[in-house]
Amino acid sequence: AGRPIRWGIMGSGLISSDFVGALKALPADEAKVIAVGARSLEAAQAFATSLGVPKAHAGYEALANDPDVDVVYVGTVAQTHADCARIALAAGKPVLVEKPLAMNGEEAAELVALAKSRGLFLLEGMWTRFFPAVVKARELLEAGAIGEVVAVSADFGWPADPDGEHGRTVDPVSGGVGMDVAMYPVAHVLLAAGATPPASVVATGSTRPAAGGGRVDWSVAAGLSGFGDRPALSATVLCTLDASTPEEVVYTGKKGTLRLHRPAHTPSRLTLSIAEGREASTDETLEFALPPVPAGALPFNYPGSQGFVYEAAAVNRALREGRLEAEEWTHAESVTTQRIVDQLRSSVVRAGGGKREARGRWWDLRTWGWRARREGATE
Ligand SMILES: NC(=O)C1=CN([C@@H]2O[C@H](COP(=O)(O)OP(=O)(O)OC[C@H]3O[C@@H](n4cnc5c(N)ncnc54)[C@H](OP(=O)(O)O)[C@@H]3O)[C@@H](O)[C@H]2O)C=CC1
Ligand SMILES: O=C1OC[C@@H](O)[C@H](O)[C@H]1O
Repeated sequence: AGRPIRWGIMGSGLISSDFVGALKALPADEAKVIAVGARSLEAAQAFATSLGVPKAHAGYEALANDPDVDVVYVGTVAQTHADCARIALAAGKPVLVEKPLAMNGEEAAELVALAKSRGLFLLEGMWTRFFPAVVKARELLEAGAIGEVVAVSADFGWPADPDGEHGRTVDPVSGGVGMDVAMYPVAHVLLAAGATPPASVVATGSTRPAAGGGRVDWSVAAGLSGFGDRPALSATVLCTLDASTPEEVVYTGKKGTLRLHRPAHTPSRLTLSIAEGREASTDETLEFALPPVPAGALPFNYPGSQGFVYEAAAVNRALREGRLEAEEWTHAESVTTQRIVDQLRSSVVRAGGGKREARGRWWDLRTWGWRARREGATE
């Protein structure tokens, strides 16, 4: 290992605290959080003090340009992700960016191109892909354990509190279920489908008021098909910020099923079922316990955050090996996922999020566009 890889943290919010806590599980000669940068020095100092981070910087540029920082973690709100990543790349630093990578697929593709042109590592924080249960699921799918995969169903919902600490979910620019969690089930789908974008994405859902006007997508149900060289594959995705969903992923193949159990975004259990006719199967459940919460971590803000250690260790490995992307979650998968999320968001918000469809009068449909612009809402 040599000397530890020194992490710099951009943003002092909830997820940055969880990420720093999880990193404490890595050996001291492997990784160290050396600095934090926040919009205000006071916020950076408070974060540094509470989590034992040696340095605090005022501003994200100062953090990125700290010569002691080897790699930057971006834990800010989504509308700032691409800018923060560009700041890190401009300073010559590899960067791990919380999901979503950018505000849309086009911006994600530009960021990937920028990192490549600078010869710097870039990863979107799709941490689920680094969990041992998902690594095993990939291995089983690739080995043909369930035969040709013909269907995937995946969901993710949690009861966000937009009036409390989850205000970011009703941000008029970056809020909504698409920007918060839809990338997880889509990533589960791509594990079987590959990174070629599907020819067909059909989505519907509901919206709710955004902070300060307009609406954001709040639930989405979608069907995806036409995946490149996998014409037999269809997928369904269901997400909401209104309630906890079963949060399971089921891969159905011609020989059986593979189930990632709840909570599928931080999974520790999967079941392989080999069909025996239509009514029976032979089942085997595999367990991959999450690591313990490290000493010195603050109480986690989001469940399962100790699992960030898998992603962080993978970044360290990639940096030591001089790779520019992680094989567990490639640039192409990030971009395709974000393009699909773009389609989900625009289908739900442009369609009026179910309210208009529920009224269903033809003149509502014809006047929808100008009424929405005038009122900034669908009601
Ligand atoms: N992987 C996962 O499981 C999870 C990932 N996330 C992702 O992490 C990101 C942050 O979420 P979370 O930590 O809950 O959010 P918070 O609201 O707690 O923190 C976000 C941070 O963003 C920074 N920021 C920069 N610009 C702005 C701005 N204009 N308005 C508000 N904040 C700003 C602030 O940092 P400062 O002022 O300190 O510089 C703030 O502390 C999101 O993109 C989300 O998708 C969130 C939860 C779980
Ligand atoms: O990435 C995430 O995963 C867990 C959720 O609770 C959180 O809102 C989301 O951002």
